[in-house]
Formats: sequence, structure tokens, C-alpha cells
Amino acid sequence: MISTKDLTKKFGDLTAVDHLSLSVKEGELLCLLGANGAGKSTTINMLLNFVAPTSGSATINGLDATRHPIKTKEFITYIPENLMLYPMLTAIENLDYFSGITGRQLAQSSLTGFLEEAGLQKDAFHKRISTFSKGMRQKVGIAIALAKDTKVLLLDEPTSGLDPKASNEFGNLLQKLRGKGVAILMATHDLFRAKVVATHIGIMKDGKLVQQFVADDISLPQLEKTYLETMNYKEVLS
Ligand SMILES: Nc1ncnc2c1ncn2[C@@H]1O[C@H](COP(=O)(O)OP(=O)(O)OP(=O)(O)O)[C@@H](O)[C@H]1O
Repeated sequence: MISTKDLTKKFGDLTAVDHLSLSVKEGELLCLLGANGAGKSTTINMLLNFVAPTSGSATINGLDATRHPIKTKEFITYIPENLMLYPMLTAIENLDYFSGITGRQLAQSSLTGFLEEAGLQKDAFHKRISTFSKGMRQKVGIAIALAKDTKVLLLDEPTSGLDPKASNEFGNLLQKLRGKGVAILMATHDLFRAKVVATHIGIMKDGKLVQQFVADDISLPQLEKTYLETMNYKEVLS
């Protein structure tokens, strides 16, 4: 569903992503961890064709994201740290607009059904997004993914700034999407949420994928220790 092969991005002399090969299959959730500047966002941006690779390939649903940018985006829902929605439109109007971009015209009853499934409280459906908390906006993002019947979800720091309850709710929604066979790639600094929601965890450093785990095979303390050792933060452990 999502794959990269020797994906590389250079910005001048800086190699932001360095021969990165990864794969996320249907129903899997890969969390990418790594320090600021490790190359997580650049990887996601190449899958979205926001950034052109220097070499290697980024593939969505078997299609090269660089050569088929419009077709591949039909399969993708992208939720960044701050989801761009129209602040003066209501939740339902935003959902109608963003699901309509891919040619779907959904009845009001379907739109409200998706907002409900995404856990947004009913009294917010007809309120303007400008009045929403970040957690509520993220739920509209999930409703868009549901309405698009998305195959691939790309998430960049989606839980940063969410309180623990909202972050937990968001994690539960990701599990629901996994259950529908969505392939999910999530860049995050939140080791706890990564351990709870991921099926697979990767640690990036200097543009390279330097560690990979099956999430069930590693405990949270082990993950934290490995992460810190990988970052050479050995002094924190002593
Ligand atoms: N458009 C750009 N032009 C030049 N350098 C860039 C550009 N985009 C990213 N970089 C650099 O590429 C490297 C990787 O950045 P990237 O944003 O992918 O890291 P990240 O792992 O997502 O970091 P963070 O956790 O801070 O979001 C960084 O050194 C960054 O400064």
C-alpha cells in the first residue's frame, strides 16, 4: 500500500532522506520516530509529491507518487500537525467540500454518519471550525478519511498538543481505520502513543531508517531505551 525504495532527498549538500526503504501494508500502522530533522516529514512530503525525490521511489497503492500525483492523492488522506480546514465553514460543510474533491457527492445523512463515526459530538456538526479545539479538528480529518474510503493515511505529528484523552481517542480512531484495511504511516515524537497504536515502529536518524521493530515485540521502556541510545543520549540513561 505504502512503499519507498532507496528514497533519497538532497537539499543542496544536506541529505534529508537517505536511501530509505520501507513498506506499510493494508491494516498496518508504521510509526516513524526520530529527532528533529531526521527526515520524517520529508519522507511524507515525497509520498504526497509535495517534494520531488532526488532518487529512489515512493509508491502508493502500486503507483509511483511522482509520476501519478493526482491518482495517488485520491487514495491518500493527509493529516498534519495542524489540519487545514476552512475556519468559516462548519464541520459538515468542510467534510462535504473535502470529500467532494475526489468526486464523491454524499448525502447529508452520510456526512453526519461519518462525523459520528469519527467521534465528533453532535452539537458540533453545524458549528464553524474556527470554534473547534485541535482534537475536534483532527476528528473532522478522520471523518474525511472515512468519507473518502481512504486507502492510505499519512500523519505528521497528529497528536502533538492533544491532551491525553484526545490523544487516546485519536489512537482509537486509528485502530478503527486499521480495521478497515487502511495503511497508516505516522511521524511522531510521542513514544507512548507510538507503542500503543503502531503495528510497526521505525527510528530514523540522519535520513536513514536505523531501527525497525514489530510493536508487539518491544516494551515501552525498551523502546525508550533503544530510542535514546540510537540518538546517543546515553547520559540520560546513566
Ligand atoms: N525545503 C527544504 N529546504 C532545505 N532543507 C530542508 C527543507 N525541508 C527540510 N529540510 C531539512 O531536511 C532535514 C529533514 O527535515 P524534516 O522536516 O524531514 O525532519 P523531521 O524528522 O520531520 O523533523 P521534525 O521532527 O522537526 O518535524 C532537516 O535538516 C531540514 O532542515
